Amino acid sequence: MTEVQLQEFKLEPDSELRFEVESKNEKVVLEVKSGYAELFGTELVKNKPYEFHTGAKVAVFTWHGCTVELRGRTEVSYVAKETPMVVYLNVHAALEQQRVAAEQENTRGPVTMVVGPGDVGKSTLTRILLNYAVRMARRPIYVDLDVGQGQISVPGTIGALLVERPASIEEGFSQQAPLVYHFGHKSPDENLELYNTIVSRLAEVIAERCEHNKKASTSGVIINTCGWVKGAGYKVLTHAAQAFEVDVILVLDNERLYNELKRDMPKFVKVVYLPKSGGVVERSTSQRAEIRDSRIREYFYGKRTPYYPHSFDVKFSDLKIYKVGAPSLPDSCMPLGMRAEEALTKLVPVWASPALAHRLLAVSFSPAADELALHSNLAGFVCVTAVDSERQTMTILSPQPRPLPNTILLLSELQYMDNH
Ligand SMILES: Nc1ncnc2c1ncn2[C@@H]1O[C@H](COP(=O)(O)OP(=O)(O)OP(=O)(O)O)[C@@H](O)[C@H]1O
Repeated sequence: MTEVQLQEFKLEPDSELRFEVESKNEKVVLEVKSGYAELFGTELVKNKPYEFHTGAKVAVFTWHGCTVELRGRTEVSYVAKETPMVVYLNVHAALEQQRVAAEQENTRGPVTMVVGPGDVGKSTLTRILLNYAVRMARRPIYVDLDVGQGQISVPGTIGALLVERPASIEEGFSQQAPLVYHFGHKSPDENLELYNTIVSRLAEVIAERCEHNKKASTSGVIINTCGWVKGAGYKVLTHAAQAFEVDVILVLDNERLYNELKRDMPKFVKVVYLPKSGGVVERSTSQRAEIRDSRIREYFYGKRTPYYPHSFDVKFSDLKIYKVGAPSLPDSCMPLGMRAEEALTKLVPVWASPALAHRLLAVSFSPAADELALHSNLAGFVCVTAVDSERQTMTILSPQPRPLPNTILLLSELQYMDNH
């Protein structure tokens, strides 16, 4: 099944080629030989080779028909005629109408949130809609609230980017000057209070920035969310919808969620049900862990374009490390006037110890070690690669040379083994 080395596919209009690269250390090269095709909304250049590596799950879609060549071993490769792309294009057209109206009336463009359970293609639809918008010369804002994947920075963060060009086929959206906030866990349920606090903060900062950037403001915002949609997860979604004052909610493949949102959202919010693509691939817990790990590796070492991180020693005494969230106590045990939930957004000092080995530390821009640190955009991340208790130092991997831009660091639960 996996022996095919060179495959050619003729795609009819409105169909897509789906393939997956599974074998270890495998590389598959894709080339469009004739016609026009796109990959999750980014146009492919004819006769240009694009490389895909182990773990890639890809769809090459064509509106007008094309011929495509694949070189290398693909576990799965087939052409699908049934795709929801026309429906997604219609969504884009409706958002575009709202952007035109916003331009004419000098108001804000559509704020759209994509929701649905795990593995329904939320990130993919977000990418398609952003790409279509930017191909129409818009400058939309991409917001990622999915702390499990952390596509804008590393897992355990939420963030936003101004999208100025379509996503690169191999490297995704350009990550220049993102807004990033620290959460430190893989799922919002680890600290709901903190999650809601940083979501509100991100929404506030974006609203402020839009006041000074008319182009971004009329282009609107597209928000990707976590796949946690039941119970407290649903409350997290409705809180985000409120914080961002969303106009449109796109619900992928879940009628219950669609009906709940229709019932609970104010009337001016358009809740739209969309089918998921049959091509979206389910991922196991271990595959998700691998994706998180490779996302962190890419943060330090780059994807196609290599980065060269720095490794250096720092003295424990030169750093102030904190974790967010004191253990929650019943209200009756809290200091006077403080709610139990407030403890969840308090900074607690962490002593440097060998337990920090392999942990990620967020480098804050905050001047003070108080709640401001939670409300500040992050400078970036470093990873502790070794701890020397005798010398009272630790070795860190950092995207930038020393010195660190700030000595206030926030501890993340995420780990990374640097065996580069
Ligand atoms: N039409 C398609 N054909 C083939 N693969 C696809 C297609 N659409 C999406 N995929 C792949 O399926 C996987 C899951 O898609 P995606 O990440 O968009 O889902 P999600 O709902 O955002 O997942 P999560 O629950 O992690 O948030 C990705 O690897 C993506 O590349």
